[in-house]
Amino acid sequence: MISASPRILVATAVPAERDAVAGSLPPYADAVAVGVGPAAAAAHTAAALARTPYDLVISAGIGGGFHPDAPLGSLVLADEITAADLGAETPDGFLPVTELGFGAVTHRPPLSLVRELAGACGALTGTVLTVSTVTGSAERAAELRRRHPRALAEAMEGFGVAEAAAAYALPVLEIRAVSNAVGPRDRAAWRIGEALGALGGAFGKFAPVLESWKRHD
Ligand SMILES: O=C(O)c1cccc(C(=O)CC[C@H]2O[C@@H](n3cnc4c(=O)[nH]cnc43)[C@H](O)[C@@H]2O)c1
Repeated sequence: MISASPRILVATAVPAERDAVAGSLPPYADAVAVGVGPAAAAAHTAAALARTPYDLVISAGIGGGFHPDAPLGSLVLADEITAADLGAETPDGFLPVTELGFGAVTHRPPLSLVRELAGACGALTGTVLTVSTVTGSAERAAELRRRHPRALAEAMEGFGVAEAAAAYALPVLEIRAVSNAVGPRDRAAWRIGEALGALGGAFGKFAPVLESWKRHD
C-alpha cells in the first residue's frame, strides 16, 4: 500500500503536451517532455525515473483515433499498450517479436484504476497502439484494426514509456486525446488545440481517483 498521494510522473512527447497538463496536475505529480517516438520516450522516461522515485507513470498526449470508435476530441485510456510494429514481416504476414521468442509487445495498466479514471473524465477504454511511423493510409489503418480489433487509438510513445516503467517495476497508464483520425493524411482536419484542451481537462478530474488509489488493489 502507498501513501494517500502517489508520486506520479507524466511523460508527454513534446512541451506543448506537457504544458497542456501541467496546470491541471496535483502537487505530487511532475510532467516531463520525453521526446517523440518510443525510443526517445523510453530513454528519457527511464532517466526521469532514475532521478526521482515515483509510484505511477502516465504516458499522455495527443493521438490518432480509429474511426468511428474514437472520434476527434475524444479521450482514450489504454487498458492495453501494444507495440504494433515491433516484429518481423514474413511471407505469411506480420509476426510480433513475442512469436519470434523475444521480449514483449504489450503492457497492461491496472484495470481498476483505468476504469475509475475513465469514469471520472469520460474516456473510452481500449488498446492504444504504439507505432514508429504515423499511419497514412486507409489500408494500413484497416490492417492495424484487423490485427488489433480492440485498438481505439495510435500514438508513438506509450510502449516506450511503459518499458521504462516496467524496468522500475512501476505501473503505467496511457491517455490520448484524439487530434486526428488514423488513416489518410489530412492536415486540415487535425484538431490539435481541442485535443490539448481535452487532455488538460482530463487531468483536472483525476486527483480524487489517484488519491484513493492503492497500488496493489
Ligand atoms: O505528418 C503527418 O501526417 C502526421 C500525422 C499525425 C501526426 C503527426 C505527428 O508528427 C505527430 C506525432 C506526435 O503526436 C502523436 N500523434 C498524434 N497523432 C498521431 C497519429 O495519428 N499516429 C501516431 N502518433 C500520433 C504521437 O504520439 C507523436 O508524439 C504527423
